Formats: sequence, structure tokens, C-alpha cells
Amino acid sequence: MRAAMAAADVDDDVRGVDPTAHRFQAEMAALMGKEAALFVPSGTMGNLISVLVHCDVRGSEAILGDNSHIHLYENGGISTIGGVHPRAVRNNPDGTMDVDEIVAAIRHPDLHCPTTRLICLENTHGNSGGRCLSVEYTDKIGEIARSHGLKLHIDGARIFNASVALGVPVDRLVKAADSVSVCLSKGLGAPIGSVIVGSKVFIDKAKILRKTLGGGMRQVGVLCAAAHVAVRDTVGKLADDHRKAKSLADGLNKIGQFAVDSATVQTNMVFLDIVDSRISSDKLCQVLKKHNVLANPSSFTSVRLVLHYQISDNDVQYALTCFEKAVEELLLGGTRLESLVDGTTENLMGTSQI
Ligand SMILES: Cc1ncc(COP(=O)(O)O)c(C=O)c1O
Ligand SMILES: C[C@@H](O)[C@H](N)C(=O)O
Repeated sequence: MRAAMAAADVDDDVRGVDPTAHRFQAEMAALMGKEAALFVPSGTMGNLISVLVHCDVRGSEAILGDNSHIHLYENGGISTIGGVHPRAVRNNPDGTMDVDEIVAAIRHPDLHCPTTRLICLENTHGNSGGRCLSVEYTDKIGEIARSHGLKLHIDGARIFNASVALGVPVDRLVKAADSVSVCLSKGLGAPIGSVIVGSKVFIDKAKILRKTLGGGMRQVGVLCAAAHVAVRDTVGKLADDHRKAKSLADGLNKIGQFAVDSATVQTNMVFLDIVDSRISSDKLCQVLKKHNVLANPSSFTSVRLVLHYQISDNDVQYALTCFEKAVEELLLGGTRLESLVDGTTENLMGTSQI
């Protein structure tokens, strides 16, 4: 990937003449079954641009999940920057929103109300454990959008994980969407960036908005070269990430203090519940970090683990031993573990980021 970056043929992308950016964008548009594509610095900007292009009239409203990334983790950008009103609909545990609740949220013309212009989905759904939205569900929401004169955007930060887990080609999975934002810098392993895909008219507007937001980049071919390698070489490794996630979940379920609903482990994420009240997620993550196992508390009693292709099966087994040691330390007050860790830390495997 670094060699591809160094060798990239580059020029000024603000003037639209970076050849590697052109090639990568054309490749992604074809792969996703859309007319055009645009490289952007982040998934947050990809979602923001997409929503603002679809909702380019004052008083617009976007229907989105109350547990979605756009609604929770993008600083409310669609409102604070774009003046778009969010209409949050309850996310189900599987990441979907009930069809009838979406339909009920669509505004009827009324002097008192914003105008619905967009429905946003998220696939896979991050806060639901990386679960996949089916192609049937996506098509159904697309049909609802079309029949009501609305657009459909998919936050596809991990859309390739969904495609691989479902066994559905990615262009088929997003066929109903008017736009998709795809993260290259997550499980695909590129150092930075996302790409948005849609119609040529949509992408032409998106390009202007990207510049407005300060996202116009110059020799961006350096980054697109990495992104090309990521899509070419890593999509084929995602199924193995998913297999290792299930292996991690199975191992965690053998430790009495933890529980994982294995049915929710569909891709590369594992959300574990701590079923021993003596252990908090913060403390657990702190102890794991001492052993180079990086995890995020997702609530006081649950922890999120995300796998990627550089995590080996041995790393998964190593992580499981670290969970066992963490339990000992947190329940025994660190007596036995300190002696264990002091004497053997340097023998433990290298950095294993789970
Ligand atoms: C589902 C989802 N959408 C969008 C984003 C935003 O991506 P970025 O961190 O590149 O802004 C993330 C975060 O990583 C995400 O998990
Ligand atoms: C928090 C969010 O921005 C990030 N995508 C994550 O899943 O960790």
C-alpha cells in the first residue's frame, strides 16, 4: 500500500486532473453500480455531503435511526452546518427501523412542519453490533422513498462487511440507494478516506459541497492509490475477520463473567456483556490495554471489540487469555496477576489490537 502511494501518478484534484483519483473513483462507481463517485477525507464528511445534497432546500428533514452514526456521532453536522432537521426513528436491535414507523414519520404538507426529503440507513449498523441490513429490507425502504418522492442514503461505512456476510454483491445490496458513503479506512485498511457514490448529477453537486466544506484536495492520488489497494486486497479478507469475531465471541462465552449473544456477531464486531457486577467496562478495558488489547466501553456493563485483517487467530487466543487474566486481577485485586505480568510481560506476544 505504501509503495502504491509512493508510486502514484498525481496532479491537482481541485482542477479535476489527478489521474489516480479519476481511476479510483471510476473503479468504485462501477463496483457499487452507480454512475459516479467522489473521494472524501472521512465518512463523516461523506455522510454530511450526501445529506446536504439531497436536502438542499431550507426546511428539509431527514429520517434516520435514533441509534445511527449520523444522528449520534457526527456533531449534529446535518443541522449545525446544513440546516437539515433530523427526524429520528427508533432503531431496532438489528439496526433496522420499522417500516411503518418510517412511513409514519414522513411529513404531510403542513405549514407547521419541515419537509421530508431523505431516508438514511446504516449498513452494517455500528451501534447494533455490526449487524447487516438485508437487501430485501433495503429494497423495501427504497420503494417507500421512491413512492413518496424521497431519496435514500446509505451510511455504508462497513457496507463491504455487510456484502460479504450476506453473500450479496455490493452493487446489488445498494441498488435501491440514491447515494452511499463507504469507509475505506476501517476494515478495508486504507490509511484515510471514504468514497461517496451516486448519480453523476449527485456527484457533481457533492464535488462543489466538498470544496465548500474545505474538502478539496490537491494530489489526492496518493490516498486514492492506497484506497485502491485496500479495495483490491482486503475485501477478500473480510470473511476471515468475521470468522475470527465468532471465534472470539465463542471464547468469551466460556469465561463466566462475560456473555456474548452469538446471533448478533454477523461481521467483525463483538459486543460483550459483563455479567459480574464487580467488573466495570472501564476497568476491564484499562486492564486489557496493559496487555495491548484495545477495546471500547460501549456502556457501563458492555464492551465493544472490533477485528481487522491484521489480527491473527493467535492474537484472538492471546486476547482471550488477557480477558481471563483481567478477571483474575479485577476480582483478586491484582495480586496473582501482577506477579504473572511482571515476570512474563516481555514474553507476551506483540501488540494485538482487538
Ligand atoms: C457507521 C459509521 N459511519 C460513519 C463513520 C464516520 O467515519 P469517519 O470516522 O471516517 O468520519 C463511522 C466511524 O468511524 C461509522 O462507524
Ligand atoms: C465512534 C465512531 O465514529 C467510529 N466510527 C467507531 O465506530 O468507533
